[in-house]
Amino acid sequence: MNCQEVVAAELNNTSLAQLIPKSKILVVGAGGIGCEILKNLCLSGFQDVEIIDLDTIDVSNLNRQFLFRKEHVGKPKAVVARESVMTFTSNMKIKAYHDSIFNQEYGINFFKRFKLVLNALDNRSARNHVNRMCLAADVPLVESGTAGYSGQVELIKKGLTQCYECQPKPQQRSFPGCTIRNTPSEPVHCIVWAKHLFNQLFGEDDPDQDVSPDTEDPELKKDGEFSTTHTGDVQRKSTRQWAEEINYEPEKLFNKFFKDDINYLLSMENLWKTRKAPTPLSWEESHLCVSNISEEDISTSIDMRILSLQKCAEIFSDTVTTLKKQLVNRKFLVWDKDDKPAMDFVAACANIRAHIFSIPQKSRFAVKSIAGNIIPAIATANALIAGLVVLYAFRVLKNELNKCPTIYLRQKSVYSKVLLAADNSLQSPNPNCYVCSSKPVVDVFVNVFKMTLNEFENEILKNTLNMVAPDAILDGKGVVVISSEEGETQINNNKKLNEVGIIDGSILKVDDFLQNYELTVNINHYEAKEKDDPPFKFVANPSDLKTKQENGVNNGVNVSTDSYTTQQSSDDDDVVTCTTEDYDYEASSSKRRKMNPPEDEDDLIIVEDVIN
Ligand SMILES: Nc1ncnc2c1ncn2[C@@H]1O[C@H](COP(=O)(O)OP(=O)(O)OP(=O)(O)O)[C@@H](O)[C@H]1O
Ligand SMILES: [Zn+2]
Repeated sequence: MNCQEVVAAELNNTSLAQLIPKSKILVVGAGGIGCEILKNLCLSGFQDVEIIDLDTIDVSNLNRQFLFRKEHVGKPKAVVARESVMTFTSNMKIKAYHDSIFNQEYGINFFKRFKLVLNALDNRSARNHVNRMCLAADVPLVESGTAGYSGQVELIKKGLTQCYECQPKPQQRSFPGCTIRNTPSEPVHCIVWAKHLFNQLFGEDDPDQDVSPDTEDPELKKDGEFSTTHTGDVQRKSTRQWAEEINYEPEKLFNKFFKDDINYLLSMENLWKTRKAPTPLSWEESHLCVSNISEEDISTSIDMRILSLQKCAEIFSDTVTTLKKQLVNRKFLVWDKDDKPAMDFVAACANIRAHIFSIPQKSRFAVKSIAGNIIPAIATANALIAGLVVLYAFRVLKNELNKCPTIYLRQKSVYSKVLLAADNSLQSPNPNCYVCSSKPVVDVFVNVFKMTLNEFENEILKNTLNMVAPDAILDGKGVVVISSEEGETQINNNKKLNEVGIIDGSILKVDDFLQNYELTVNINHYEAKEKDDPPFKFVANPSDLKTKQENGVNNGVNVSTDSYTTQQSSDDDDVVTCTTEDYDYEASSSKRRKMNPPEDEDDLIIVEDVIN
């Protein structure tokens, strides 16, 4: 018997009840899923738990993050989550950290102290980082996420399963509040804002959907403090209350949202140092902007046209009047993309805002498809997923890792039921993964005459390849071109890559000490030709450089790589883009199983023996 088998036998002989109290668990994130996980751990007898979260409690968290109450708003999530759980247990030790998991204090030795790590995060970069830390420390990680009624739980264990970065992920589709309220840069940011505006004026009150300038934007911090000129949100009175007081007069509403609030944003000078400042638009000005673009092109249907600002302002005024009338005898309206005035209002507002921020405008048709895809958080989905996370924690403790294939929660579109399904087996690591393979390599395509070393470090190594504190050495020459030691290579910051010897064909050995991660970066000179070409590209798998037929990336993965690319725009980052339809296909092809309408009345359909 080898060492592993001895341990396995040992564990199998020990009952779960004995393992639970002595296993030290780390929970990363104390939001929707994190609160549920913490409660589940407590109720199943865990006694040694640490929880970390960087955030403080917001009013908008209260509807689903049940460990938090009104009086906790503004306090650290991790600390309050601990306090709340401690009120219903006496024999549990919980240590809370109000901090970011990226902090250098949480290095490999910190991670090694745990039997198991449970992720309950909401963004990809933190997930990538914890993934790398758990690989480096060789601690199993249960990764989870939800987006609306969809969700997913997966086990990540070095050498045994895929890591979080083994497969490419679609573009991230959730946006920080300050991007929506202060610094939109894409049409979708304006569309989200317009939907929030609809809800503020006509929908159910939701503090999460504030549309006024956000004075707590981290970018406004000077030396770690907010400047004293901006305190709290611009408007303490609710938007709804104010709109009612002015009897929804379109001109006044227009001037507030598109002129006064924008002027206020302009006063937050920090925001506009590195980006183009918005241009306020008054009601009168909007009427002077006669047809600028294709509105006159009557050969296209009105749905497909980009409307002039004047037309948008007209629609704004008409829809406000109609929607106001609909509010009579009703407490609030529910936004529906198929409701004409509601959709017209959102399309008009999104395009006016886009114009103000110099963002391309969109046709009503395009706005409708984007607006229809924005996903709210659902408390029951979080609860279900957190239950499965803790179930997987049990299996990991019992060393039944093979019983932890990835589980998917999906809403069945046709019957409106929720469906739980699992992969047939564990998915083995991608041998070409640029994170967990034994010799990770990426090909980076970049203009070596234009990109500076500073940009290379921030945009490629940190933002794209998710390193925290990289050091880079030019292979063959042994020259350190980027150092994580402050000041050591500062002199290179504004130099172009070619000026320090990084040219087409160069090889960089990049090392992140914190993540215990080494990566070989092959440099390829590339020049963006079209306006929309990305400034740089990277290919993680050298075989991707070959033709599609030659490409064998999938290596037995149930969710095909194609589904990652074809559904980019519709799914949230929190769940892998595998839809119920994908699963139907997978299930029916491998097991000849057909999804029939369920005969019982259960809302949850469990497809395979997911929880046995
Ligand atoms: N780097 C990080 N370190 C520690 N905690 C993090 C980090 N990044 C995100 N988190 C935490 O992960 C949690 C994720 O929870 P959740 O998805 O419910 O997000 P939320 O912001 O509370 O709610 P929502 O996004 O749904 O409005 C948040 O509390 C967030 O603060
Ligand atoms: Zn991997």
